[in-house]
Amino acid sequence: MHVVVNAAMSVDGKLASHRREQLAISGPEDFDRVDRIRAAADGVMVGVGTVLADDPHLTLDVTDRRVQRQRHGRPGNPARVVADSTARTPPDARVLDDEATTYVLVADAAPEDRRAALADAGAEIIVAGDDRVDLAAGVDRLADEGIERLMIEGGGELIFSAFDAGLVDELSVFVGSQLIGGRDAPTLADGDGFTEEFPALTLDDIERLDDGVVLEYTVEG
Ligand SMILES: NC(=O)c1ccc[n+]([C@@H]2O[C@H](COP(=O)([O-])OP(=O)(O)OC[C@H]3O[C@@H](n4cnc5c(N)ncnc54)[C@H](O)[C@@H]3O)[C@@H](O)[C@H]2O)c1
Ligand SMILES: Nc1nc(=O)c(N)c(NC[C@H](O)[C@H](O)[C@H](O)COP(=O)(O)O)[nH]1
Repeated sequence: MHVVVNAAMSVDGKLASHRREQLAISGPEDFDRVDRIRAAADGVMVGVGTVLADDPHLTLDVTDRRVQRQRHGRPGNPARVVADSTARTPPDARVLDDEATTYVLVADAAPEDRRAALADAGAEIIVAGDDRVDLAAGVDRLADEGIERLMIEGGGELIFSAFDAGLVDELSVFVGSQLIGGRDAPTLADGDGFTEEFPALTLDDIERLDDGVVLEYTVEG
């Protein structure tokens, strides 16, 4: 499984304000770049925090010829994946509409009734982990479903866990010309933070886009 993390952050590393409201850090050129990464992926993953904050759709305009070319003949949208230990995804969330297959990764501890409500809403439920989603196990199950290339779009808790589990192969980050501030605002990598061993990043490319810059890294482990 090849895992690509992409996010947009302010110059001070924030993914959103401390109110966690949807904030356009990217401009149109960067959103086009996000769509290209989605198009190259078999699956697009977010954490349930992002679903609750932004209600994202995580799809592409698959009627667009350019998008179809980027999909290299794979029909339809990439699958959507939500990491959601306790099955908090609202059954009417936009990620559960019928425009793509949606996997919800839950932990064993997720209440049965909420799992059932999500399955009724069309979600494919994957159980991985006891109290919290075990991302490595979840990603293995997604590979069994034919997902070979996974894009992780955030937020900061999920991105940290993906690095912590050693799952990330590539990181691309758009740095917008904004300063958001706030000690409680989500950042590119939240979680508990690393203390001794830090992921090794190699800077591969820098590109000026919109009113900001895209940084692309290979993750060496
Ligand atoms: N600028 C961007 O590119 C961008 C992208 C995505 C989200 N965001 C912003 O990020 C914020 C949401 O981020 P967040 O960090 O609160 O939530 P998140 O999206 O990272 O989701 C975290 C939640 O996912 C669940 N989860 C299940 N298994 C997990 C695991 N193994 N590791 C970590 N989490 C796991 C937990 O319930 C956890 O609370 C929102 O404000 C959103 O607007 C910004
Ligand atoms: N790349 C990016 N730039 C931003 O400025 C921003 N605010 C997000 N935020 C991530 C957002 O929460 C979602 O993950 C999708 O970007 C929305 O997806 P849809 O358009 O609904 O498919 N992502």
